[in-house]
Amino acid sequence: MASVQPLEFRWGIISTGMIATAFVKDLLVDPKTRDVQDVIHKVVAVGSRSVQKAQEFIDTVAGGDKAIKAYGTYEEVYADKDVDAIYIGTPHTYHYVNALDAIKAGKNVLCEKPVTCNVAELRSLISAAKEHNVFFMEAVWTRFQPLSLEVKKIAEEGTLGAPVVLHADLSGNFGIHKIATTHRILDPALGGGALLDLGPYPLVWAIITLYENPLNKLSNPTTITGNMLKTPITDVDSSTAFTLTFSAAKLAAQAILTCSITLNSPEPGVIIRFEKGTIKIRPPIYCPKEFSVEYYGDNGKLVREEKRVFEYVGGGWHFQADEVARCVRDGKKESSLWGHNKSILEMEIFDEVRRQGGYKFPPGVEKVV
Ligand SMILES: NC(=O)C1=CN([C@@H]2O[C@H](COP(=O)(O)OP(=O)(O)OC[C@H]3O[C@@H](n4cnc5c(N)ncnc54)[C@H](OP(=O)(O)O)[C@@H]3O)[C@@H](O)[C@H]2O)C=CC1
Ligand SMILES: O=C1OC[C@@H](O)[C@H](O)[C@H]1O
Repeated sequence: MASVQPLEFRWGIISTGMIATAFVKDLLVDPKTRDVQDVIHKVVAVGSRSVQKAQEFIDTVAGGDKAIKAYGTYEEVYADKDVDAIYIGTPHTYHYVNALDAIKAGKNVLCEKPVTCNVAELRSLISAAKEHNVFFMEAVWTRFQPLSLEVKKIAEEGTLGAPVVLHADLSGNFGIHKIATTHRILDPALGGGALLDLGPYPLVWAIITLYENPLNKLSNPTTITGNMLKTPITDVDSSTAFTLTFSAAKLAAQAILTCSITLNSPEPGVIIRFEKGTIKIRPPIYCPKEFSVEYYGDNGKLVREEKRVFEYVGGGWHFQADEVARCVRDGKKESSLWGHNKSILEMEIFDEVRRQGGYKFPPGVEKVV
């Protein structure tokens, strides 16, 4: 049988920071190591606010490939005819403007989480993507990892019964008393604080296992509560706790979600309690490698426990890149795994938690309100 040539998918990278580095390193991992035969990724352009930084990034992160173009503005990457999709790795409060510029230039876009500052900005981006007929996705990488796909399968196959309560936490100690107040995790102008940076991860587990559960019929939570503990340093949230309640008439389940920039993550990071068992996922919950499933008998006692371990080459960001390449190849404008509806739900929840927690961006940060 003749082998089919893989699609060579060409990326333009916006920014040269921490996550752009991790993403590009993963793009360069041989897809065959994760059993992907139909796509390969190529970096063709890197845009930075400084052309020297773009070139240094190409030399040190992207393997020094002389064919990769270094640009000193983001706009030049959007305009590059050789680019199939733009990856945006700038701080949260720049996502809207960067993504809008890319979309207006007719480019497909993968944009880091949280996709925007608020749901109004997101709706505006989705309208623009529809108008310009381009693919648009938030980079919720956890949703595409093999462990997440397996947890979802087990959660829905029936043996465990319905999910009832989910606890999830992502925390990371950023040493907030030692870093500059201009660091993106502290600066309100960059969307600093725990909720916007870490909140997407406890939330993604609630979305995968509760919102997506067939019993829920893709209904939004009926109640959202949120509480924020603010740091006096810059008044952003150092810890946030939020809950979601899903309709008693459908799924009848709750999520209790927390995140903090002053602590390390707890063990396990996610606990999903079903009628007849429990799934426990070990941290880090953004790319977990291990989970266990406890099955209970009729008396509620443990009868069996299974552990699963996942391994792959790379950091785990490449799975979302494969999804983007395949969607664009197939003419899709959004992913069926992390589509626009899920980003909208996320931003609606964050807007509500910020409202209840009294978190406001400085004037002018939100471009659409
Ligand atoms: N998916 C994941 O696992 C992760 C996602 N993220 C997300 O990625 C985004 C960036 O985070 P991270 O990479 O840690 O941030 P960094 O500060 O390391 O990098 C951000 C980059 O954005 C560019 N930039 C543009 N405008 C500004 C500005 N005003 N201030 C600072 N940088 C600016 C810079 O690149 P240049 O100078 O080249 O233009 C900079 O290097 C965040 O939204 C975060 O939520 C972060 C970490 C992990
Ligand atoms: O997305 C992320 O995941 C890992 C965290 O350390 C980081 O701050 C965050 O942006």
